[in-house]
Amino acid sequence: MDSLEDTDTLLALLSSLLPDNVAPSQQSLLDALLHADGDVRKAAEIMLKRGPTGKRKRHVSLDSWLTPAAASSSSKDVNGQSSSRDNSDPVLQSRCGAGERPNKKPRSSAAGSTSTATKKENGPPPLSKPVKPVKNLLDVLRQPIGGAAATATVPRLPPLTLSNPSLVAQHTPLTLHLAVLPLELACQLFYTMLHEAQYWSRNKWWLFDRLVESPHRSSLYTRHPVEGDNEAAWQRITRAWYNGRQGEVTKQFPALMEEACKIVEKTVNAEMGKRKRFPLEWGGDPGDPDGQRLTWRANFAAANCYEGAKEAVGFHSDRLTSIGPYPTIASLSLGTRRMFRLREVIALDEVGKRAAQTFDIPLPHNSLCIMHASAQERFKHSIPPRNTIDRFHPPYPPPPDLPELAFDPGNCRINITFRFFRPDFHPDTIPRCKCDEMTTLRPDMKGRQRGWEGEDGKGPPRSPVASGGAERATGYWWTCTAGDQNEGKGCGFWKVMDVRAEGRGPFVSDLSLSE
Ligand SMILES: O=C(O)CCC(=O)C(=O)O
Ligand SMILES: [Fe+2]
Repeated sequence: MDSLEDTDTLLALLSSLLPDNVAPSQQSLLDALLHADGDVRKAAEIMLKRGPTGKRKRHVSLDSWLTPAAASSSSKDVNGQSSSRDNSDPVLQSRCGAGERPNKKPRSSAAGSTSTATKKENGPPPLSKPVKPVKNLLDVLRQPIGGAAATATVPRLPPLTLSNPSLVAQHTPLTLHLAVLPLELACQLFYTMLHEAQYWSRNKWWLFDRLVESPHRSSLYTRHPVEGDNEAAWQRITRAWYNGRQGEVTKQFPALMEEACKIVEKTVNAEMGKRKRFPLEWGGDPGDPDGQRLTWRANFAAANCYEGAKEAVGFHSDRLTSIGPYPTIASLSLGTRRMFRLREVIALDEVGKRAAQTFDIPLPHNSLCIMHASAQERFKHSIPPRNTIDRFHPPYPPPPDLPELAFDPGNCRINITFRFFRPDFHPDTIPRCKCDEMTTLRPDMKGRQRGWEGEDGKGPPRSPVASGGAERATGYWWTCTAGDQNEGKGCGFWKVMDVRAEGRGPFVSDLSLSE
């Protein structure tokens, strides 16, 4: 799954670092983050000094709180970890001086680089020595209710349930397509993927000194047989997909998934034909290995399995590293109906002026939810845990040749997100960080790059094309996520994506220029 990011995550991280008897308000957490220039560790120190009421109290160091007694004698470990603790929020990083922003302050500490370099020579460390036991992500992140906007003066908006396709289309850049596959294909594909799901894994990555694991299983599939150079590229994409974990094998689409994919492509292309396109969308020929001329094609898919009501995925926007800006992602739901929750991200210049809207979209068996261009830039999405779910009654029995299923079909949801890996975002073209790992592409959802330009006119140069051409121009960052597999230790690298300097495209804007 994609990692979480942004202010909400920083708030959640900060609160997860505090002892249980410190239960401050969102406002004081935010204050501490601001005082600490976005450095979560420093903010935690501030909170520990202040106490929950904001009064000064006896100094307690964060290390002494975080470090188990056995590890505290190893100053190298402790320093290495604490100094390289990394924000996934590039702006807050920029305030800490990381990255390539003009007039940057020196990074508060360069420690960790030696140990990181040593580790890289031998590949990433095994996921075997967490300082604290592996935790379910949702237990670690006490998600702030209502997000950062809740701290502003505008009243919170209650979630809006969008229970039919026309409501979804009216309120969001998504479309919902019900009963999209022939009934029997949908059911047989559900059984097939449920069978496969027993071999899928829970994604694991480091949040500070904790190894967390995704509260659901997932796996990556590529569409066509891959050979030669392409295979190396897919291996790198696969590794990035699994948060840098090595040894994961990309699987090929099973035959029924291929059959479903052709129908999904037709649905997506018909829908895209009706929509306004964004300048930064892929404007090239997606290739036609099956002899069909399409605007959008799926060449890989991520599959997820949620067993029971509690399995979930937290708020995130999908990583853009291989799929580029303004992607179209087609998400097929099979089995138990679950709620898909979408939350708007409010740009900084609108914070305090309007509240973020949350939408709940029920996704029944055999529905296709297309996240169209701009959905990843403007919204985060999640499958929240529930107290109960409706049991699913498959309309057909499992095929007789399928081995006995490891999961109860009445209790599970399978999700397949079909995606297009853009050739201009080939792994060879992805900037590498100081850890010598592929960086991750993230949208500037809060419009911070706009702020830079507005503030002093000295922000990073952005061509009109880099803005995406929308009213709310979006910029993008390449950020280091090597810490995900390296005990939380990244190098803090980030830089603004410059599509022209990096030679990316063709974009939809190039098509209109040539017309
Ligand atoms: O299960 C779903 O519908 C969402 C999955 C998802 O967000 C993802 O794979 O990135
Ligand atoms: Fe997602």
